[in-house]
Amino acid sequence: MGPSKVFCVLHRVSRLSPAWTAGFGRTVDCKFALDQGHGGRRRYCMDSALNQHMSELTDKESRILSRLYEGLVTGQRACLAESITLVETQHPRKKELAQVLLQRVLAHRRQQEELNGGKPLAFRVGLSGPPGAGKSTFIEVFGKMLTGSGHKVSVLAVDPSSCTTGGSLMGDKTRMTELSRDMQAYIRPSPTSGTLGGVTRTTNEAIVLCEGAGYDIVLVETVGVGQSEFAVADMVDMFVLLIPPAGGDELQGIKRGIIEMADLVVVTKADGDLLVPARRIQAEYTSALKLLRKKSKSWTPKVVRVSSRTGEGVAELWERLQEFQTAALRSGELQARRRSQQKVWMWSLIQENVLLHFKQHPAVRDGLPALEDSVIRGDISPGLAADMLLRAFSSGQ
Ligand SMILES: Nc1nc2c(ncn2[C@@H]2O[C@H](COP(=O)(O)OP(=O)(O)OP(=O)(O)O)[C@@H](O)[C@H]2O)c(=O)[nH]1
Repeated sequence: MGPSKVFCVLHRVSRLSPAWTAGFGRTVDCKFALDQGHGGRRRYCMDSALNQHMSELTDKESRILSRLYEGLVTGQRACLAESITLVETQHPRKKELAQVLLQRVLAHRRQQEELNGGKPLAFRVGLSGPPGAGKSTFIEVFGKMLTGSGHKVSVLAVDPSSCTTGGSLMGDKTRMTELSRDMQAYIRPSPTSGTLGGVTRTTNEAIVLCEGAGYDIVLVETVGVGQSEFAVADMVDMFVLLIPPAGGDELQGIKRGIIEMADLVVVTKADGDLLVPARRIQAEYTSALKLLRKKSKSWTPKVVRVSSRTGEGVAELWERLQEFQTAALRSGELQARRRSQQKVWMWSLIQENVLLHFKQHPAVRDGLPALEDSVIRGDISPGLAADMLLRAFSSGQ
């Protein structure tokens, strides 16, 4: 890229209002570095994509983004809700606008973190468990305890079942009636459309927006079963598995892999008649965890009991969470985890978009129905059909 292209990039950035370019100084520097000092080695910087999105902002779009950004960072819930809706959209132009907004919020967060001595501003906790484990009852009680002690709590959900059923299990805020009325809490149901990859991306982006809006504790709940637990474990600082004091059969559904991901196992409903089985399950899981390979140098996973009904164990559980956070920050593991999660997030975005491009490609769209039929009838192998479609896709690029 010659000097004229560099000029063009700078010119496009400079056409934006100062408010929108304020966070992007590094971007421009980066492009200069590419052209002037790296011996022709190709380095990808974020500016070209970002500039593409930003350069064509109309006045109206600029105004909308400014309103959302200002409202968001000053903690207006309506602006946070609107911003999350923007990142969830499937509309191509709005998707681009969402990226411009996110970039701005990320720049704001970076500044805030610098002021905070480089420490993350929020603690992200993933909560997973089989249906009926008591997750929402727990979040309600736990969330109220946190807001009562001055925290701002947001609750986000990952619910891949909503992708196929079109309905969100988290849609009914009645699951957490008290917390949803609390002005220090923000509960966001899972998006009701998209792939798991898409839901993962939007949840990741919603986390950034919640943090930008000043929520210092972000709880990410998995509502579905299956891959969603793994997706959530890839978004959070700490992954907590909630287990009901149930018999072996009910626990069969919990995959071994997910127990390995857990930083903390919580046995729920430890009250009344369920207290004895809760103690037994706690002992079983404590033994089981000892057999697993240690995944962190600074933390040994623990098993605790809580009752959301009596509140017993909830404050102790918060202490465990804080111990984890302190240990992970001190060792640098938390920061390292976040860095690697950024990469996972980028790849989930790539996967989502590549598949979308593939499906929308005219040659693929034209050939797909007939090829699918042929595969179903057994006339050609799935591998051959996939090869043909992929060839049609790449030759038509
Ligand atoms: N005894 C007792 N029952 C509880 C406790 N917490 C939840 N429950 C009951 O367990 C059932 C399931 O609780 P939920 O909080 O809806 O469980 P969930 O994991 O959110 O379930 P899904 O919505 O299916 O994902 C409800 O009937 C609750 O009343 C508790 O601490 N003690």
